Amino acid sequence: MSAHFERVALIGLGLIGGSIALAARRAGAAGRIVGYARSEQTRAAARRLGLCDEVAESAAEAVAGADLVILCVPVGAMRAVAAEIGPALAEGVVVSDVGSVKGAVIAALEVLPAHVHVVPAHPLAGTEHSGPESGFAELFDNRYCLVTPLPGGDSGAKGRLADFWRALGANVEEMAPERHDLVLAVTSHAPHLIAYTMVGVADDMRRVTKSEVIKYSAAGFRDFTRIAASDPTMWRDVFLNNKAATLEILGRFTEELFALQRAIRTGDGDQLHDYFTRTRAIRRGIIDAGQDTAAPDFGRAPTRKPDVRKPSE
Ligand SMILES: NC(=O)c1ccc[n+]([C@@H]2O[C@H](COP(=O)([O-])OP(=O)(O)OC[C@H]3O[C@@H](n4cnc5c(N)ncnc54)[C@H](O)[C@@H]3O)[C@@H](O)[C@H]2O)c1
Ligand SMILES: O=C(O)C(=O)C[C@]1(C(=O)O)C=C[C@@H](O)C=C1
Repeated sequence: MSAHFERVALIGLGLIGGSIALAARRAGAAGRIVGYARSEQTRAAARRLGLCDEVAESAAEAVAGADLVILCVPVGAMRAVAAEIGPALAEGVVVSDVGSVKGAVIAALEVLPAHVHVVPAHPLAGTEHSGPESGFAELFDNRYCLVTPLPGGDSGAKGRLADFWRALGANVEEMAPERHDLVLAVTSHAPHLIAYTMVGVADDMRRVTKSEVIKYSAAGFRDFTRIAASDPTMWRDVFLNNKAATLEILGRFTEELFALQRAIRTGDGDQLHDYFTRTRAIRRGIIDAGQDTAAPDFGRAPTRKPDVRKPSE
């Protein structure tokens, strides 16, 4: 199979950058893969692991002559990295990113020169691990990758990036950036904050946690601790850059929580039962639609498409 891009530059060689390198190699989707990460330690690890064909000593060196550049750094670092690589980018290069937030990243990428094609994207795949050792080639298999194209953007560049992600195993779909940020606030950002909070609450209960919480933790709490082990820098940046949507969802969450809290206090068993019946049906609907059952597979593309409703419905 011929490569989709001749020279792919990955800025950031952690879980996502490392996995892209490995998946692209598996697929033969890149002629040559050049990587760069800010820390000397990460660059040394990437070399030791053989993640890329070449690990550059600067971001500008990595992107020179590339026909695809993917920014795989925390959302809060996108603007500085884009400003740094701008002068070194070739005419017509496709510049993309994998940031978990799209509106703020698109604004950050405005510092890029006009002669490049910007095509923002977000693979809905990850784990709680970070750093170069955590990457693996199968991460994107049968996962969604959402592309959030810019108005008036180059359709050829968008198509080439979509084909690249398909070669890496992903199912590519398009979404408007604002809708992306609202949907992800519900399905990823708020749940992470809730997990962080739940584990924080347990930790505050030192009397209990010291001796007993870990020992007797059941599957539900363990799932929370997995999510709450996710990278602090990445998640700080997600919340600071998707403020409006996250606050909107957390506001709704708090209202529902208070309603359930009241039902418990007043002994309203019917309300609790009705609520849990509704949420159980949602889970069963996902499974019926062909989505895998295990929690980490939640972002996998279903084998049979569910009914996808528009925001107004
Ligand atoms: N972890 C996930 O589950 C997941 C899933 C999808 C998308 N994302 C997004 O992917 C991006 C990377 O996340 P990750 O999980 O790979 O993180 P990571 O911590 O594993 O890797 C981040 C990499 O960026 C490098 N870096 C940080 N600041 C930099 C800078 N200023 N210049 C150059 N390199 C810099 C780090 O050295 C590291 O190599 C983030 O934007 C995140 O929102 C993460
Ligand atoms: O599986 C996990 O550990 C993840 O948190 C992955 C996850 C998610 O919330 O689904 C996290 C952030 C992303 O931007 C995309 C995927």
